[in-house]
Amino acid sequence: MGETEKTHNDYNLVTITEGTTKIQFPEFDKVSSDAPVFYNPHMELNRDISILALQTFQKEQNRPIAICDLFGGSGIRGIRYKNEIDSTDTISINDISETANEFEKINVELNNLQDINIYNHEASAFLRSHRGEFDVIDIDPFGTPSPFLDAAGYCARKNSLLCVTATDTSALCGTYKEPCIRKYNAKPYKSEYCHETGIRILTGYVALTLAKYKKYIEVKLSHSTEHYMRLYLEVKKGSKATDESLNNIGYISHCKHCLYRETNNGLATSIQDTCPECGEKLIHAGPLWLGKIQDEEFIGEMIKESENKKLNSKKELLKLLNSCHGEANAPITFYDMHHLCRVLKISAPKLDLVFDQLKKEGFIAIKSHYNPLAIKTDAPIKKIKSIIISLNCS
Ligand SMILES: C[S@@+](CC[C@H](N)C(=O)[O-])C[C@H]1O[C@@H](n2cnc3c(N)ncnc32)[C@H](O)[C@@H]1O
Ligand SMILES: [Zn+2]
Repeated sequence: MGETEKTHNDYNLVTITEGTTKIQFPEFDKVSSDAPVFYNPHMELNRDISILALQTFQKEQNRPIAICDLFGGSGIRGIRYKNEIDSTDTISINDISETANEFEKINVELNNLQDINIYNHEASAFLRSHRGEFDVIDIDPFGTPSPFLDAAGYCARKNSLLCVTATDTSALCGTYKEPCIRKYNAKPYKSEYCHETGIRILTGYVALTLAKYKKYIEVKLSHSTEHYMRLYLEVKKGSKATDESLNNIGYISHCKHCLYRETNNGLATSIQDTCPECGEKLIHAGPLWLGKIQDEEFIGEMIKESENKKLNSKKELLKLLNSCHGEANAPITFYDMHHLCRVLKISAPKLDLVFDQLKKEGFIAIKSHYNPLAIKTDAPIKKIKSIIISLNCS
């Protein structure tokens, strides 16, 4: 005889509150995909940001939005979306696990909600059988979203919002090259700005996947936080506009010796292999997205929207959103102050002084959410180094 199926009565239950929503799930020792139902408290910030992004998108669309929470787990996303976002239509929560489905139903009842449907399907199969039904598709899987993006590309409606989480950051950041090539068909490299490269590889892969279906993306918000990356993309339609949008695909080239870097647009473009500054070999990452990865106006609206919501992570969330807002028009990649100083073999001057001097000399100088020591600037590497050296001597 096989094992007897467990029901919720067989577990010690834990109840938590995020936003204004209560969620119950079986107690677990550590956050893991082996838990009977997955709940990760470290993702609360991610979910809080999602509430603001979806509400902002709903207000832009000015109609009730139908939402698909494709990997429901405890149901926390879909249930929070129904409970905490104004003007939602039906919410569809899907999960391949029946135990997850059981808790999703319990949690819908716990919050006295209507108009939420629970489904038990493989994610891509579910999307394909509900093509064009959703205004928002939220992809929050274990690890890589890559296997589900083709179905999302096929099924996403015109002017819909596609939200994508990736937790396989070691692949996207280039710690391991082969998994990135396998999953994202792109070559990464490890550098001080590899989290930005990772976001751009993921975005580029989504753009190329959607292009098959004459769909293209506009990035509303992207961030790399702790162990994951998250994208909010508006999906648009049209073959000509898709062709034009693919001009945003290209490569970043980097010199490890002197920290020179450059970008080249185009899928099959010719790229120099030698650093024009020092003559060492350049390494290349891509294909990846060289277009905008933050939308100033959208993020500005999200920041305003935060005043209307009860969110536990508000302080941290506002710090992150304000930083992303500031990065909207920043140059691609950044310099890490300590890394620069290690290459120069000098001690680091005060970061603010470097920012002041760059601005005084007419260059852009912007901080970044990726790293507290980041400098996003259009100043050439020689100029940045000479500023640091002169500040170090003064
Ligand atoms: C990372 S968890 C989801 C977490 C949830 N969105 C949250 O915010 O707490 C991933 C979920 O996807 C489910 N899952 C895994 N593979 C799947 C597949 N191919 N199709 C549908 N669901 C799947 C798992 O059972 C698990 O509950
Ligand atoms: Zn060089």
